Amino acid sequence: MTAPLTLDNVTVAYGRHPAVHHLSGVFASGSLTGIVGPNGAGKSTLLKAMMGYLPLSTGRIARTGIRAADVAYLPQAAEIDRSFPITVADMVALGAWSRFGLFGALRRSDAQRAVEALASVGLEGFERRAIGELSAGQFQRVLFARLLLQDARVVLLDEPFTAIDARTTADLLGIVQRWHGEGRTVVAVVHDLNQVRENFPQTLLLAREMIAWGATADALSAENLLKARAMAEAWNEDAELCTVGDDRRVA
Ligand SMILES: Nc1ncnc2c1ncn2[C@@H]1O[C@H](COP(=O)(O)OP(=O)(O)OP(=O)(O)O)[C@@H](O)[C@H]1O
Repeated sequence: MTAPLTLDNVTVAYGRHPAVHHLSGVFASGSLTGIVGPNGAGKSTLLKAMMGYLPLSTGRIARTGIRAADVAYLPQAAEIDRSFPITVADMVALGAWSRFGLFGALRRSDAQRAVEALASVGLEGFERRAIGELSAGQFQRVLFARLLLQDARVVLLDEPFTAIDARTTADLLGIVQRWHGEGRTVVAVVHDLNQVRENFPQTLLLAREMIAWGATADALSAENLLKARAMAEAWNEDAELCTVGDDRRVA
């Protein structure tokens, strides 16, 4: 099976402090993976590095058979500025930017798809509302509608169900399952272990270093979870980047 994203000895550091340490592995084509780990484990950092937003200190992230535009990313809600004066419809239509270009006009078919995407996340009739007026759950639905329009082969989600009620979570998990059924590769940072066990066949358990990566039941064994917790408790925030390897490539 091909792997659209391959990590080879990936280290990502802020200054000289490593947040992700010598991580290697593959996200197989069509896989649905939960990334799990304690606070500060490097989960968000890893997604940003996979998007090419952060430089690597060591190693390489290879994309195979996909272009940069084939990877969609949902940042943590806290990282999105909602004071920007934009309507729900325009926010969703932005998902099609890779087709119409930064300065191009939105095609009628994309505008129609934006309306359909909003309907499929349960927000029919919200098109003219300003994004700043929405509840956290409604806004997360809008962001999923934007991802639907983006139609990417690989979808990276950072804590998509945090601070979201049970019904919205169930609806958005339904969309994640739909993407999985369509053969897309989906990776999501998730804190709720039960959500991961019930919905994600693959898990990467991260504590700066990889603790486990594989079938969820194996990765989330009691022994691995204890190991992740012990590593988090032993973290020294002042530890410097180790000197293993100095190969710095992003493909
Ligand atoms: N912009 C930044 N500048 C400096 N250090 C950062 C920055 N962003 C994150 N870090 C540090 O990198 C480490 C990993 O952070 P990251 O946000 O990737 O963890 P996480 O696993 O996503 O945590 P959480 O579960 O709390 O969201 C932490 O020690 C954090 O303080």
